Amino acid sequence: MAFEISQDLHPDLMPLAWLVGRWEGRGHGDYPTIEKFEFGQQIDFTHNGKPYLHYVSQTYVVGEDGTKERPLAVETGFWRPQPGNKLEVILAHPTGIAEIWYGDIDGAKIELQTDVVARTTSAKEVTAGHRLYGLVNGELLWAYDMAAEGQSLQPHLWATLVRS
Ligand code: HEM
Repeated sequence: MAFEISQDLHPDLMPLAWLVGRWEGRGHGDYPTIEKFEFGQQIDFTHNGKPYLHYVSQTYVVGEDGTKERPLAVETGFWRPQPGNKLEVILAHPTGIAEIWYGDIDGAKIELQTDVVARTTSAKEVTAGHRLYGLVNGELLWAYDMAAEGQSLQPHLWATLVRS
């Protein structure tokens, strides 16, 4: 899913340069309305010389021998750094949800919150989200809190990935 025409990194992307590339790892999930679960995850951040990153996250069930057994959630979108280390993100989910996020880039730490969560009529009732991303000892740690199905904002996912 990478851009095919390789270009230099746009200067506006320098604050996000540490994210570019492929990351793979494992995560955990929880929510009051569901059973706890584990997942594998692959994240790709690619660029085409324009001032945004294309982001794709693919998750899957990991078998006991480490194989990718079946897909779980997928999401994709664009990360758009703005002056003053601000960040705009737009994300789309195949579950009928689209979001606009705003946040801050603080070195190797990014904090985002939803401004708008739009849903198709068949989508689950997701109303807000909060995300943290951080580079810690070369590992990409991220966590997602959500408000959904009448529950307050609280953890749904957390994961640790390494460059692959
Ligand atoms: C790493 C990505 C994700 C994984 C692996 C994941 C996994 C899961 C699993 C296994 C469930 C329980 C079974 C099910 O209902 O399908 C679930 C439920 C749910 N997830 Fe996620 N999820 C992910 C991302 C998201 C995101 C980004 C959102 C919101 C935009 C979201 C919203 C929900 C909702 C609303 C439920 C249902 C809660 C309920 O029915 O009460 N998930 N997720």
